[in-house]
Amino acid sequence: MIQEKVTTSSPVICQTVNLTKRYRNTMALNGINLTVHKGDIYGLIGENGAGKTTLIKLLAGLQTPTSGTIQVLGTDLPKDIQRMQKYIGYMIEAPAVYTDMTAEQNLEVRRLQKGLRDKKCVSDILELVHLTNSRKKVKNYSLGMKQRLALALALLGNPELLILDEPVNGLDPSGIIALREMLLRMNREKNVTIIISSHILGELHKLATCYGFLHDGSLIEQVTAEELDEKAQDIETYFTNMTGGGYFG
Ligand SMILES: Nc1ncnc2c1ncn2[C@@H]1O[C@H](COP(=O)(O)OP(=O)(O)OP(=O)(O)O)[C@@H](O)[C@H]1O
Repeated sequence: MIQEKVTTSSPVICQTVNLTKRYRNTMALNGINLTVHKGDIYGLIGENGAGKTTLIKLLAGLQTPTSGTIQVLGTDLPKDIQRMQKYIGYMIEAPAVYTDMTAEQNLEVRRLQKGLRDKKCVSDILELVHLTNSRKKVKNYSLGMKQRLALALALLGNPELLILDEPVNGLDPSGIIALREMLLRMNREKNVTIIISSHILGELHKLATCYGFLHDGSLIEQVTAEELDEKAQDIETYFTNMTGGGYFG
């Protein structure tokens, strides 16, 4: 199928060429040509098993492709991931945290691991995710608080690229709104580029500046939010039509 080009004038921050990932007998990703520009909020959409998590893990340098190339911030992944780690923040599945510690203590451990000198970055991030006054240990956190801590860990060190796999999973409506506002603020105030996967298309629609539609391991279309608005009244109908009902059918 034809992949439509997303056209913006910002520099390319993330690009894959013919990216393929096979797990034994499963072709999880097949020839992905993805382009993300600086400042984009790139919504990755796909049905269960479409390949979103696999793609996101590859973009975060956590897996090795079967074939094809990945360039993030001008370097090759996963080869240069050590050097790039401080520029990429990710939240994929449940992060490793010390449940007997507070959020602040967990962030302090991560700050030291990342070699970040400025101690104040911990309090700044806690403020950003509204966990400043929590003396609770993480094991006593609500799901929403755990999600905010996971996001705080991903944001530590002000990454240029933030990669989030289904971050609204399990959040209640107010948690979803808080997360959305936080991501928009990061994007607008710090020009952080965000790649975000979600099943909740209506939610993605409130955030994304462009979309990649994954279906059966292929990126079937990339489109800007404006282009999508011109083409369809709503993203759910558009995606459902494009995949022959594959998403909701
Ligand atoms: N470690 C693995 N070993 C074998 N197969 C895998 C592995 N991880 C993923 N797969 C398979 O690769 C395909 C893509 O999976 P992936 O988790 O990337 O999809 P997804 O779009 O994130 O799905 P979901 O929305 O359900 O999380 C699926 O067929 C899945 O079963």
